[in-house]
Amino acid sequence: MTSTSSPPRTIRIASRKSQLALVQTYWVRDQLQQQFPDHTFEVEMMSTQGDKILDVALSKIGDKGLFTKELEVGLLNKTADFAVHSLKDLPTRLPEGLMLGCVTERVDPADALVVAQQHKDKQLETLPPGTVVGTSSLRRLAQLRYHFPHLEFKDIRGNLNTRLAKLDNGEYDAIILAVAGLERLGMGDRIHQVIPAEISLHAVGQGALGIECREGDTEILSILQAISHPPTTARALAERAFLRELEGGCQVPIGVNTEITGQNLTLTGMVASLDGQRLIKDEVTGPASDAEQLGINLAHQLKEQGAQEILAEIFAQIER
Ligand SMILES: NCc1[nH]cc(CCC(=O)O)c1CC(=O)O
Repeated sequence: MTSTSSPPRTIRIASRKSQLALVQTYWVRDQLQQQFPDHTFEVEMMSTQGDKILDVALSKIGDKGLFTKELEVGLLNKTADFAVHSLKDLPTRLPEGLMLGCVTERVDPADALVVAQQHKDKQLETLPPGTVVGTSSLRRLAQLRYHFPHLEFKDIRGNLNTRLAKLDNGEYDAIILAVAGLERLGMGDRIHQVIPAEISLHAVGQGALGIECREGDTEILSILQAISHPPTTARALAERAFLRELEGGCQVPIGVNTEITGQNLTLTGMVASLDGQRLIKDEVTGPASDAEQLGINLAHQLKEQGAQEILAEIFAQIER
């Protein structure tokens, strides 16, 4: 039992209303309630802009904290004390007055292939030419086009259930989703193949939860320490520094992989063109305690190798 010196109080947790968001938020609440039985943890559900426009192509909107803004307003006006996000949806630059309070232990950050019945005997590598693969992520699109130019890619929108329904009713032969989302929603049995990192590097922060709170709120920060996971935190800091330095958002074809070996962290990163014709990939290794510097270094390495041109082309195409 973690002891707390602060007197019992009610702590309010901001969450989006989606099924995945609530599963994640309730997990955080349950962990903290167990560790701090004298406090009361309440969940405040908030709608975000992103919830209302999920059917609009996100690639046209860019990364402006679409899924986080209303929760952040709630933190700043003290309607809530901290907010639970999929770390992947949390922009790398936070509004003034807010900070990343902690990062929880990551589940598998990989992407998953989910296939229609008639393709159950195949893997990504053996899907026939013209197979229609649904994905809304430019990162997944660019990497899969690079490796499998014979496949056909089609945009897909909506929450997890909507996407699975579109696969099941024949609109797609296969779709790509995050392993983490499927598993958290108890739909891990839909995963047909976990896509290896050699084919698709995952999104920055994928599979981890990021808890955002007010800067300098020492009481909340000390409570959040109870669910912080230091190895995931080091990986997340490296990944987020890499993305920040490239000035990419969640809608830019930037992928990463991180591994911790002893005291060292290895960060692999890639930037790809939307047509999947060019893909620049490299890695850095160094002390995990220098996580952010490693991310910055890798961003510079990729820029020197041509990532700058690819990103400039993409930024010119999408509204930012
Ligand atoms: N972009 C939406 C999103 N944000 C977080 C997850 C779940 C996986 C995670 O926590 O990284 C998903 C779904 C997906 O990418 O398939």
